[in-house]
Amino acid sequence: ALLPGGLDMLILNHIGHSYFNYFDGDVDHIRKLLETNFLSYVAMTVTALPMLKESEGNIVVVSSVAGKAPGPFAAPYSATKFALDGFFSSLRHEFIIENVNVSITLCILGYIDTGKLNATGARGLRRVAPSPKEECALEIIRSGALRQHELHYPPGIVNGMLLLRGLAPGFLDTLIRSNIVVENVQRAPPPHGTRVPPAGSPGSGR
Ligand SMILES: NC(=O)C1=CN([C@@H]2O[C@H](COP(=O)(O)OP(=O)(O)OC[C@H]3O[C@@H](n4cnc5c(N)ncnc54)[C@H](OP(=O)(O)O)[C@@H]3O)[C@@H](O)[C@H]2O)C=CC1
Ligand SMILES: CC(C)CCC[C@@H](C)[C@H]1CC[C@H]2[C@@H]3C(=O)C=C4C[C@@H](O)CC[C@]4(C)[C@H]3CC[C@]12C
Repeated sequence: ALLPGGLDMLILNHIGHSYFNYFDGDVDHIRKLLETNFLSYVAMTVTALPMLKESEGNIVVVSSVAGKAPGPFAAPYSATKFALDGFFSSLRHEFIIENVNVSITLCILGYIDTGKLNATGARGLRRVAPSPKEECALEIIRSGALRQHELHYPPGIVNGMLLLRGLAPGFLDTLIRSNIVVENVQRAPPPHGTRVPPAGSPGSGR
């Protein structure tokens, strides 16, 4: 049944927790992350579509540069973000072919100042200035309302990366790796609930 007030915009933004480290071989983590980061987006789109057709509304999918040009230590996350591009960019074609007037906006975000990256243990990132979350949120809503196919935010860094990826992909990969301090990434993170060795102890990677 349709909601009485209707629905104008569906913003798909949530993500499950992942790690910033070498892929640890945990296939079940990938399966669960795909469920949270990808399949739930598809399910919510299917459920909301009748209402969005009614309002000629907008679908906004929040992704990352890791969903266009992956860096190391984010294999599970990157896989879920690439899946979003494949699915929603294909679906957009179908909407245009069938004259379904529901827009799809894929947001390619760089590093945003949410304080989450440190919490995830991404100490390996060299100082890349984070962009403000308030401006980011406004750009996400605006790009959806303007029915743009993609949002690149911050524009300078993201457009630069995507342009370089087209012209010289090998050079972009080198540039991405040079922005990561491999020494600060500890191999084999302990399982959940296990204590992390204190900073300064052998192998703690400081
Ligand atoms: N921060 C950044 O630098 C970047 C972020 N992005 C993208 O921006 C978006 C937002 O990221 P950010 O705010 O940093 O992420 P956070 O990890 O801070 O927030 C994720 C949110 O998703 C919610 N969530 C997790 N699991 C579920 C679930 N199963 N059902 C419903 N809600 C759930 C969490 O709720 P709760 O806390 O209650 O669990 C939390 O509010 C993501 O799509 C991310 O990929 C892209 C590039 C860079
Ligand atoms: C070269 C630089 C200019 C830009 C490189 C930036 C790269 C390395 C940045 C940009 C987006 C970042 C990822 C992100 O979006 C969110 C998460 C989710 C979290 O659960 C685990 C960490 C992870 C994967 C971040 C890892 C680092 C990423 C790939």
